Amino acid sequence: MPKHSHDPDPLDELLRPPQGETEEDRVIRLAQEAEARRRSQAIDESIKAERIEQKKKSVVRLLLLGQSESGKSTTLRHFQRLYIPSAFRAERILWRSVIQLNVVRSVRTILDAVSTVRPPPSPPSNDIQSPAEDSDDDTIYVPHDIEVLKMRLSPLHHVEAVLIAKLIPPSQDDSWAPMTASSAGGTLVSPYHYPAYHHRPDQRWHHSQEIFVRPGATSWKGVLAKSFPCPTSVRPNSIDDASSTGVTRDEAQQVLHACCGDIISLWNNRFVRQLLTKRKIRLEEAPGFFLNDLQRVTALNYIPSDDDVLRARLKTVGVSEYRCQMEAAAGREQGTEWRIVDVGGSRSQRATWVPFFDDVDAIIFLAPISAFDQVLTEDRTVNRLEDSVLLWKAICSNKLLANVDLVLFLNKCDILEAKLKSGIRLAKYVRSYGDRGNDVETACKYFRTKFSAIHREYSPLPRKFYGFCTSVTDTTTTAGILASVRDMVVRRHLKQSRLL
Ligand SMILES: Nc1nc2c(ncn2[C@@H]2O[C@H](COP(=O)(O)OP(=O)(O)OP(=O)(O)O)[C@@H](O)[C@H]2O)c(=O)[nH]1
Ligand SMILES: [Mg+2]
Repeated sequence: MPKHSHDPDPLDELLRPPQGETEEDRVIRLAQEAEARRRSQAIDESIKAERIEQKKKSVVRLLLLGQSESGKSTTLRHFQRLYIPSAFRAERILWRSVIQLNVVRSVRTILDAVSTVRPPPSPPSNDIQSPAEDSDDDTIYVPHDIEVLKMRLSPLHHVEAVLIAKLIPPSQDDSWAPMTASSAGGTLVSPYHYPAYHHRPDQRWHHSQEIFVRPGATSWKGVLAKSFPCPTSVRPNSIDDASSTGVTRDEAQQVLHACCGDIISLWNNRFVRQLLTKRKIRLEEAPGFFLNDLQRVTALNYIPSDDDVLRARLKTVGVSEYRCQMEAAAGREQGTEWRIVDVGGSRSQRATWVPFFDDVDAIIFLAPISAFDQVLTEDRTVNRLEDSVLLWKAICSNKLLANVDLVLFLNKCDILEAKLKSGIRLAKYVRSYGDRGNDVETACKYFRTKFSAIHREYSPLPRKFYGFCTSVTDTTTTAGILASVRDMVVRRHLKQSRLL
């Protein structure tokens, strides 16, 4: 509706002195207005001072993006390991419960595969034990010794329940839920309530469920820290550690310790290995794989090493900002505050990223190039590499990020190398790869060129391409890469601050 000139201005009306104001009231009103002005100025000045202070303190904002399981949280842990080492070290013990859960889940994956094979006929027979590549499942039976191991490992059901109860703050038990592989778009289904688990009639383990943590007021670390007296400096795997630091021997660790021999027997069993190969389950390459380190990680005095913390798997849901005040060990950047934002990478989570695009200095985008032969858990019709490429295009072309430096980590090169060496042909999945060599160097070079071309083509404004081939679980190589990224980001940040 058009505004008429005789319409009263609502502001004028508000500011006009009240009708019939006495001289005394006027003096009081003017004094109150002066006081309000003074307060408003003081607030403005304090905001200005805070901004100057922030600039002096040098706050660097870094956003970690990429699909689920691309290595975002691992990169964050790497930053913490390098630049706030004492805090990282003090928290290592808290990761023990996550690693215990990872072990239990690996066992469950094996037993789930076994449960798809017919139980042994009675009387038990060990005759047919080889689920060879071309054999029909109807003609094979689970060997009796595996059935025995399955029974002996049943206490792990309880361990899993104990661990979930331990990791979920009592007030947030609905913040942990299973994700079904079939739920396209990553919809959460039937929240996983620990008490109900105990009374489930079938007591079966559901292989598609992945435990995740949603950042909140009461983090899983906070809850766990209450159960562990957290030492500030501990040496991993030392016999004295547990006794000298007062680390408690928890129930889950005791059960895992007792089951260690049986888990090793299960993992080393020929029938199991052949079954896993037949089902194309490559456990060694799956996240949170510790079955080759069982003696060590199930020891009663086990304290996770730096490598273990980097290899542990705990899915992220939601967005969380981690503040890292560089410690002395970080060298000349000491005092710089890094705000690193870690996000959940599954498809349903991606809408939550956008509010964090504002005011960011750099983005590390992780594309796990080893996933060329895998599909998304949340949508099994989508190839994981294809999803990474689409996501990279979307990030490169985003106008809000036009002035932000994008750093690309072509990640999980170690797994890529193992896959190619095992004979899996990249060209079978990526047709444009053609007849190039099926080795990790050629493959990395190829992917680097492809991602760089997308960056060039889709960026709204020209910007430099920073691309690294990484295995972020490898402490040695990643330390160097993160140091270069840090220098580059800090340099850009300083340049931009001077321009402000
Ligand atoms: N072998 C190997 N494992 C890796 C590498 N990067 C990450 N991982 C492992 O992959 C798993 C998934 O990594 P995360 O960092 O949790 O993945 P994320 O991107 O945070 O995943 P969401 O939280 O689901 O979005 C973890 O168990 C890591 O230890 C790598 O370069 N090589
Ligand atoms: Mg994560």
